[in-house]
Amino acid sequence: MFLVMLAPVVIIVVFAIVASRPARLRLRGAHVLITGGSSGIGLEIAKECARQGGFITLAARSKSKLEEAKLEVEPHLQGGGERQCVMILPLDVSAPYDEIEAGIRGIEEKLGPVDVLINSAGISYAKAFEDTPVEKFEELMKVNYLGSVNCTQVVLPGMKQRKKGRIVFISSQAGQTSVFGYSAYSATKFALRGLAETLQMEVKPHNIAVTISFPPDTDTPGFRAEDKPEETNLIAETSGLFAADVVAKGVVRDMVKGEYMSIYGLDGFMLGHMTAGMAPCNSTLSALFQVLLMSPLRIVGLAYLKSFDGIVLKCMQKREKAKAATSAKND
Ligand SMILES: NC(=O)C1=CN([C@@H]2O[C@H](COP(=O)(O)OP(=O)(O)OC[C@H]3O[C@@H](n4cnc5c(N)ncnc54)[C@H](OP(=O)(O)O)[C@@H]3O)[C@@H](O)[C@H]2O)C=CC1
Ligand SMILES: CCCCCCCCCCCCCCCC(=O)[C@@H](N)CO
Repeated sequence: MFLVMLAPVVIIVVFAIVASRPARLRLRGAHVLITGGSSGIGLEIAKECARQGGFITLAARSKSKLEEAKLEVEPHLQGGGERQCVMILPLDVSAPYDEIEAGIRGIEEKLGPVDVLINSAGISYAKAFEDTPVEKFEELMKVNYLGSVNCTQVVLPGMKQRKKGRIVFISSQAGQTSVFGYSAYSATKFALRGLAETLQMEVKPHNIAVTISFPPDTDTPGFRAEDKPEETNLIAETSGLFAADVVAKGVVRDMVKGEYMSIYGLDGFMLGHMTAGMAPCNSTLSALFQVLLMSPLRIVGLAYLKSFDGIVLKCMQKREKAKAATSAKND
């Protein structure tokens, strides 16, 4: 009994020694490049970084959307030095590497080297596996995963040289647990997790931190345009719908601190701690929660899974009934 009570104390002491984070990053004067910066989470991240004194580059495909976004971000600039401004970079993150490199180098010539890269450009697709065209698997991987790889390849060597930087990947709760409809999408978000885990270990001695963000459903133009199966909606509703600025503020807060995992809300907290696996942990408190809560949270998780199976079954029965009714009407 005594040992059980002592365990948390030992854990805190050990992790207070082991948990290591780089020094906080000062956003004032830092060049922040945000892919997917013209909409949703990326756009809100841009505003938050502008408020904290960063120089902003918004990258996305549509130039007109970028120009509108620039006007939205500009009022948030703090006037941190006369150079603080918002630049736009029309760029498809799924283009050949040379194009991406040329685009980013061009913007670095104007605003200086990229200190913070936020990989937020992403597309979603939700349909049952057999209703997902094979091309979708490739398209999503190219944009969500390889797009992040490519942009990171361009800026990382410079960050290493300067011994300063942050790389952020916007994954998803669908990158922690996959649910009905997300066969193509989830794989890209899990892939980001594999990439982030490797990268953080490689760059840590260079005073660079990697942050991976796991947002739940977030109210953005992209989210509103999604056409999802009923199952996907009902299951994802479990962890609620978050406002984009709330998620964005969380991302920026964790990135500045050099926190590896960025999570939001109670379900985000539970999911993050339960699925930590061998992910790094650089906060003493999170380490303590993981050690103490992982197995009780597994029980909660199993109960959720049971209810998700119930949702899938109900939706299937409902669909079959509707089908039977229409064919009876046609007969
Ligand atoms: N909203 C949500 O519920 C959640 C979203 N996420 C993730 O967060 C990220 C942002 O999502 P959200 O804010 O909803 O996105 P939106 O759909 O609102 O915006 C997507 C942004 O990415 C850009 N983009 C899309 N494709 C490319 C491309 N090939 N190259 C460059 N830019 C591109 C878009 O501009 P343009 O089209 O002009 O290129 C736009 O700026 C995504 O990675 C998404 O998967 C994660 C969890 C939940
Ligand atoms: C103890 C454990 C508790 C777990 C409860 C969690 C329930 C999981 C729900 C999965 C949600 C998937 C959201 C995807 C959002 C997204 O990426 C799309 N909107 C893309 O646009």
